[in-house]
Amino acid sequence: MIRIGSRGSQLALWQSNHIAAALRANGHHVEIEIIRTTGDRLQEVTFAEVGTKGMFTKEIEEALIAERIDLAVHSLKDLPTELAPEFTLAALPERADPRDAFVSVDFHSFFDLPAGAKVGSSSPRRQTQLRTLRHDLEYIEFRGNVDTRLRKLQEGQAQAIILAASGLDRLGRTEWIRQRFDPEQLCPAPGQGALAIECRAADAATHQALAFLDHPDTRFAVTAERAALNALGGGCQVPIGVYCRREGDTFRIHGVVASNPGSSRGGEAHISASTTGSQAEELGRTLAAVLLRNGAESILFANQYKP
Ligand SMILES: NCc1[nH]cc(CCC(=O)O)c1CC(=O)O
Repeated sequence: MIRIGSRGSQLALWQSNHIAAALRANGHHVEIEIIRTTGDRLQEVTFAEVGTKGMFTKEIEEALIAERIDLAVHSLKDLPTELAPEFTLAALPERADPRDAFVSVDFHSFFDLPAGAKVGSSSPRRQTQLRTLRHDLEYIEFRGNVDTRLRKLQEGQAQAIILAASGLDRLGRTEWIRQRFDPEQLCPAPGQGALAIECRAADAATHQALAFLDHPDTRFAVTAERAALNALGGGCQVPIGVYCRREGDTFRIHGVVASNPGSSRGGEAHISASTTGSQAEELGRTLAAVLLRNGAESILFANQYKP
């Protein structure tokens, strides 16, 4: 029996059920236990601007340590860059679409929006990068789970919203997507579109049961992205986009540190694809150094994010 601990949100349950199905297809018995986290509780009251790092993972990690559950499935981009040594990311399955999606009832693409249109997003990474492309739009806070945001869009609270394509695809809401942004235009969050399966570092049996789900190219790319974020001192409220992908024999990574109003510093780096994990971290750190050299430091300090 393998026990999965899951948050109760629609997306978390979809992700846990997805991994449960893969394990069952390999002959395992699997149960899912729903765990309420501090982050879930805070979101119900008022959205926590001042969320602590790991507020969506603390109770789940406590359940892992207490051996009430054996693994947890996370959206990688919501995980802190550093895990405590008791835990490990036993599998990083093949990444889904990493891009951000433009969602609108009336408009086909971001560049079709009329001046003054309201664009809903509560992500500084998305808001600041989009403002660089279109400073004539009004960017407004937009919160809630995917279906809440789609409802608010339909009610006319905004003319468009920006969400991760992977979340919409997973929840069967693909038909809402009008456009997927080129990562060169709107750089995704580190790890966006990837799932991460966390388990106890000492639990060899679960580790082995999960091994078939690990996807080496995905592991390389997201390890590089998270190393860059870590080197820039990032948490989820820092306006940093980083995206790494394989192109033939090369892994290419690019990133952006954006600021309001609409200035940003970008950079890129690459490395040969005949690689090991430590090279992925090196690639990420190289990108961070390029970004800092290109002027990202002043943006990070202006926002009081200390690299
Ligand atoms: N921060 C919320 C969150 N965490 C993971 C996803 C989508 C799925 C993913 O990135 O893997 C989302 C929604 C969104 O950003 O639109």
